[in-house]
Amino acid sequence: MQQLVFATNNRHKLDEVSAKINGEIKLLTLHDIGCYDDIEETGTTFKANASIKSQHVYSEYHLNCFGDDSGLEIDALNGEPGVYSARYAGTHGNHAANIGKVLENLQGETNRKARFRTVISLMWEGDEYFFEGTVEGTIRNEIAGEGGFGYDPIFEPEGYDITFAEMSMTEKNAISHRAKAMEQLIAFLNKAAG
Ligand SMILES: O=c1nc[nH]c2c1ncn2[C@H]1C[C@H](O)[C@@H](COP(=O)(O)OP(=O)(O)OP(=O)(O)O)O1
Ligand SMILES: [Mg+2]
Repeated sequence: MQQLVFATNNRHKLDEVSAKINGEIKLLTLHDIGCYDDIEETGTTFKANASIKSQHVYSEYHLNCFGDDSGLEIDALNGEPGVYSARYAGTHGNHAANIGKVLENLQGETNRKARFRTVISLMWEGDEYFFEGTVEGTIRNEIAGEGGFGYDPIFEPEGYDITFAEMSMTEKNAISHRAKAMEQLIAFLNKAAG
């Protein structure tokens, strides 16, 4: 079976990606390979940061691997928080504060259009490949739901009247930005394996 390292420290991403892969590939985590490095995301695009994550693992361990860089782009905020989604309110991964800042910045704003975007960088047999996925939606005025992570409680995907946080992981995984990018990665690997 093919083995692939997922260069993330986000357990929720790992859960979503594992469910998507559904046992077709043996997924290794950073901890599985003994990598406890703080991989600094110094890029200004999702693509650059996804690449930093996969290149780090590839250069140190020479293993097939991929990284996911993702975030929320809000039209009325000129695409913010974008690549800074994880640290929008200052502290990395403080989702409640990040959501608070978004809602504050959107107060009184009627254009609530937004999208999630994921770029995946795959290092496969020494070459790099990119896969991208987006999902359109709107930003709620208040949080709703307990599931998912990050901005899920304020993101309502187009065509639905619930937030990502009110969906089961299976429902989110059928339509999300990450799911779409992963579907392309899986198709690529199925082809590469013949
Ligand atoms: O499906 C999602 N549902 C809600 N929020 C999301 C999602 N996808 C990305 N986001 C937001 C929150 C996250 O903190 C940030 C990604 O930042 P990003 O650097 O790619 O991920 P991370 O730091 O959490 O994990 P890691 O870099 O180790 O893969 O954007
Ligand atoms: Mg990160």
